[in-house]
Amino acid sequence: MVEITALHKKYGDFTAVDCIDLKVPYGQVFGVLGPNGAGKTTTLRMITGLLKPTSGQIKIHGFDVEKESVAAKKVTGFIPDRPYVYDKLTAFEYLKFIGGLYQMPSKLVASRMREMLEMFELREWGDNLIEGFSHGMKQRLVFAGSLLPNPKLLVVDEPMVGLDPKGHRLVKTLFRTLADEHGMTILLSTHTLEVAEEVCDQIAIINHGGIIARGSLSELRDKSGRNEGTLEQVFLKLTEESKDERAAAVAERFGHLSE
Ligand SMILES: Nc1ncnc2c1ncn2[C@@H]1O[C@H](COP(=O)(O)OP(=O)(O)OP(=O)(O)O)[C@@H](O)[C@H]1O
Repeated sequence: MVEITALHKKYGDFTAVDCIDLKVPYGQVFGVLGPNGAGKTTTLRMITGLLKPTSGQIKIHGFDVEKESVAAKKVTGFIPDRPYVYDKLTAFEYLKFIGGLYQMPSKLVASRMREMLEMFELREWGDNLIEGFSHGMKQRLVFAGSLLPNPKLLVVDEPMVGLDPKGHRLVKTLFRTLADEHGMTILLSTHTLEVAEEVCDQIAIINHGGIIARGSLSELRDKSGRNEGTLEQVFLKLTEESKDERAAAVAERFGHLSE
């Protein structure tokens, strides 16, 4: 469903994403983990077509994200790490706007938006201006908007930011249901390792722009040399660096600092 080949992204001289190859099948929840600045958001933004790769290819549902960008975007939903919504619209207006962007028939938009508001417990808020919503409500509205067109791929950058414990539970159950019952592929980046541990079928750990390990939690445990332990322990083991490696990474990013 998602096929990434030799993906690179440079910002000036700095390489943020360094030759990522990845295949994710239909119906899988795939987690992308990594320390701050590892290149997760950059990778996800290239997959959604919001950022142009320096080189490499991304295909979604068979569509080339660069050459067939509209077709690829039509089957993709995106939830960014911060909920950008138009404060002066009501929730209904916002969802109608999203339906328009995806060129959905208006009857379908009308039924789907009620379904989505119900699902995200915003049913009574449809006619209210978004400016009166809390951060968590805005985040739930963004979820509703991204699922409105029933995408084949859902890309989620930090899904849990701003959600309360009930929201966490809702989202975790939702991801599994969408993948298991609707065959949707979900690609999520998160620092909440408990979420990755609970919902992801496969996990890739990114560091300095490249994938350093990939597999199920038990496969990652094997790679890290830990037979047991939480994902947090496995993650810390796989991403730990020597002092020299850290210094080299800082020098690569910021240049050599004078003594
Ligand atoms: N527009 C930009 N211009 C220059 N450098 C950038 C830009 N966007 C990101 N970077 C750099 O690219 C690297 C990867 O950033 P990215 O946001 O992809 O990391 P991340 O893994 O999502 O990090 P975090 O977990 O902190 O959100 C970082 O070193 C960052 O400073």
